[in-house]
Amino acid sequence: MCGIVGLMGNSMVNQALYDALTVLQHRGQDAAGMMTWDDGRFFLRKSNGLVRDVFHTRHMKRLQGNIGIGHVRYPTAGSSSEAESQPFYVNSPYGITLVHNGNLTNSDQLVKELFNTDLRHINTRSDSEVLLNVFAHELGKQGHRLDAEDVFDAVRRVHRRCRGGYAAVSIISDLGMVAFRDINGIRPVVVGKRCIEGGQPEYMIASESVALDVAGFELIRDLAPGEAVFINNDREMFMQQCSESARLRPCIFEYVYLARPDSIMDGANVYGTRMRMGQKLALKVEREWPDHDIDVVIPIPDTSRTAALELAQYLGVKYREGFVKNRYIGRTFIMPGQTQRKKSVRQKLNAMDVEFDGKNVLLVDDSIVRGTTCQEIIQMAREAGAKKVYFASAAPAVRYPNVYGIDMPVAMELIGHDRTDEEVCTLIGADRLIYQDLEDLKDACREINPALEAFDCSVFDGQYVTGDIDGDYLARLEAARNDAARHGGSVSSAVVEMHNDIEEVE
Ligand SMILES: O=P(O)(O)OC[C@H]1O[C@H](OP(=O)(O)OP(=O)(O)O)[C@H](O)[C@@H]1O
Ligand SMILES: NC(=O)CC[C@H](N)C(=O)O
Ligand SMILES: [Mg+2]
Repeated sequence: MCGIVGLMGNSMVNQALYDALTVLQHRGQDAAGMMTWDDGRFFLRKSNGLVRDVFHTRHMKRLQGNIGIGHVRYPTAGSSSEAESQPFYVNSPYGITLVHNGNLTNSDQLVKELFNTDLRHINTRSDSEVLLNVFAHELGKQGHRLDAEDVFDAVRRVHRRCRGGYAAVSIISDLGMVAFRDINGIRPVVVGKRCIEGGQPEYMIASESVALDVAGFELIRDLAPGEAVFINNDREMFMQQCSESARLRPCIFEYVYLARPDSIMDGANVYGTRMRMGQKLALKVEREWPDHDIDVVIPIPDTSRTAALELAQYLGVKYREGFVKNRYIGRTFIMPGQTQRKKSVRQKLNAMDVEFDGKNVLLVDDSIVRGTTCQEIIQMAREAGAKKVYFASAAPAVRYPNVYGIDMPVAMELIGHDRTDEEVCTLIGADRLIYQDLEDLKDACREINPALEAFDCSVFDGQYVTGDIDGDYLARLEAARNDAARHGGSVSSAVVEMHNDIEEVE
């Protein structure tokens, strides 16, 4: 779940892209990058780190042009190396740059095809470089003087070749900007427009609508699954469905945790869906535990707050912010490596004894994935004097790996995998554990937008909507991406800057 953005403006886009990336920072904390296009040339800056650390004034000054794309990365393929941060670039045909959110599930096969048949070379282990090369190759088949139809034809063939989850934005040199979304619409992408008097319309494409909000763009709509949008350099916009097999199966975990609450995703405001999750969880507590003895409901900041507040209100129990969050620590779950994740829970959250001492507390989180957070938090609640510590999760038990762009590739690292709820409860040290039911989670989203008929719920039910995931695939993924395999090797620091010979500014 990286964050992607593309902007076609009337003036320099570097600052607006920077602002959009900071708003999308919650989708990726490992690396950030930006590529702009001006007068026949691309300008690139990408590196590991948060947006504020990657772009300094000297980089911003070099990122010239009225067209650009940006990325915040949370790696789900390859390594965390700077060389695999995005945007990626290929020089043929025309010069194309691309940012990608998601994960291809047939990347290995495509690498072989690209080399043996398309005569293209992939130099990293990033699936995003693969996606760019497939797109470039298909675009190259269209010949000279491309128009919107040619771009859509190329995207049509990308959909035929690529499997998995992908939302991508790309600039084609001298032609314009294109964005496309996988045929299940697993990963999100929205299109927005801004009209300034006397100027051409400006367009922004982004993972989440909050990025449009901060820049004053009006949401046009989400791209439909399989659909592509193309905006030429005269700022004419074209949209076309590029697949006959498209159907909407968005990742339900976006609503649970990944997205910001103030985003509207596939027609459902995320905040509303999280409120509904809290309501439904309250009904489950009442149903299964009518004589509960909960004194106070306490959220685990940040993401669970919305659901926890509603749950408390529906139960008629006090809601108290018993944990204070250190605002300078990022999201724990998307940090690479279990040691770092574990350490940060204590650095990030501190319990206030007054809310725990002598009380039966119900701690609420949006989800339990590896169990890192809840194990620490329950212990902290006890240390703060809680009598009983109950735990509720606004999502069902996460039992299966994700293969579409969330970094949970290894079943054994998931605390809910192959364990009953009682076993998880004992392992995390809670006095009682309540998980949301999957149907209730789906309903929580559908009540906000009834058009959301089906979802990718693979982490909860093990059903992979692309239909190409089997035991062998998961075993290979596990071997390549388990914590030990990923953090054993050294991360090379490569030179990734593009040669931009304009005046260097200090
Ligand atoms: O069971 P785990 O493996 O610990 O994962 C689940 C936890 O991770 C996330 O929090 P995170 O700190 O990433 O972000 P937040 O501040 O948005 O809640 C999520 O909200 C849960 O609290
Ligand atoms: N989280 C994502 O969307 C990751 C995109 C891509 N698979 C990468 O690893 O860079
Ligand atoms: Mg959390």
